[in-house]
Amino acid sequence: MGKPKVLLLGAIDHAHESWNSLSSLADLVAPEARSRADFLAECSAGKFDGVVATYRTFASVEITGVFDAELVKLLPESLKFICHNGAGYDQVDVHACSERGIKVSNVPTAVDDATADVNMFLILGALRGFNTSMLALREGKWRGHPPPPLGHDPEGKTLGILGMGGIGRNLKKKADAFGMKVVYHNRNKLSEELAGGAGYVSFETLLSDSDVISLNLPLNKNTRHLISTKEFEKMKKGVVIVNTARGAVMDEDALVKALDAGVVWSCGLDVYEEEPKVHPGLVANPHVMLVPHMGTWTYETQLAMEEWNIGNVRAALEKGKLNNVVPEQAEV
Ligand SMILES: O=CC(=O)O
Repeated sequence: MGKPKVLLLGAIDHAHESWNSLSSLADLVAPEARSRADFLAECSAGKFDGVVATYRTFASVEITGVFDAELVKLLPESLKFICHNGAGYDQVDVHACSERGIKVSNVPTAVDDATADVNMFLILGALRGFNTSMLALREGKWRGHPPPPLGHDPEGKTLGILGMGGIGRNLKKKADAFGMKVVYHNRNKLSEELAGGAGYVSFETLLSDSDVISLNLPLNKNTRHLISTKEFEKMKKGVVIVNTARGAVMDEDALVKALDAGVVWSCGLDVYEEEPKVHPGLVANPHVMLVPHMGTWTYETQLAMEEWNIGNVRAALEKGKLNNVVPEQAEV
């Protein structure tokens, strides 16, 4: 019997040595396809037969499209493991994978620090309203004419973290240093130790009591548009909203309306509903902080993420199991 194969979807940018070391265990293959249609055709033609694990990147969606039921059905019989290089795995239909007996892993933990840093940067930038004057300076207008409204201090403000996973908990620690009072809502209340002093509140209370709301929850069918018109109506007038999770957990149209109505004072976004498209109402609003999905965009974090994901491919080859599986499959 020949060596098993590993399919690389996307690129290894940093952890070359670790990746190359897998070649003693498996043949490392890649698609020729540059489009979803061609990728599906390669799958159907049996090009990837013998592949047991795939390493996929977030950006590889530009070639294969999402790993939905249609695509998962065409993956080779031999494929048992999908290792996704990212914390958020909404590009992969985990249910379709489970039905075919395919285990899916993501990259938790390694992303936490860098993403929470961007989260804090967006909170500070949105509270202080820095964007307008940063734009004005580059246009030779110093702070702008008239100057922007005074910003707000984080000290003493209530930060409501929606989704208290690794990133939410990391953010909590950072927000402590800025004197914010942190509350959170999560599907499950955390132990005192994990909550680190953050108070557990209901979803409704988080909406109504927070000065700053941070979205740190995964995108799935239960969380799509979790924040929309009805939720904005429950928030404090002048609230600041920050999102480093996934754009579609918030209804962007409703956000733009809430900004225009002054219900939301400002927002800080790293993620958008239809990346790389950004809602024109956001682009046109100089007051908001917009970053093009750069939560994990540091050398250290990108390297750590690749190493983690390669570790999962290695575990699949050596032990026939992944080091971590996504929560939906934890009991499967
Ligand atoms: O968006 C980044 C990630 O999911 O890791």
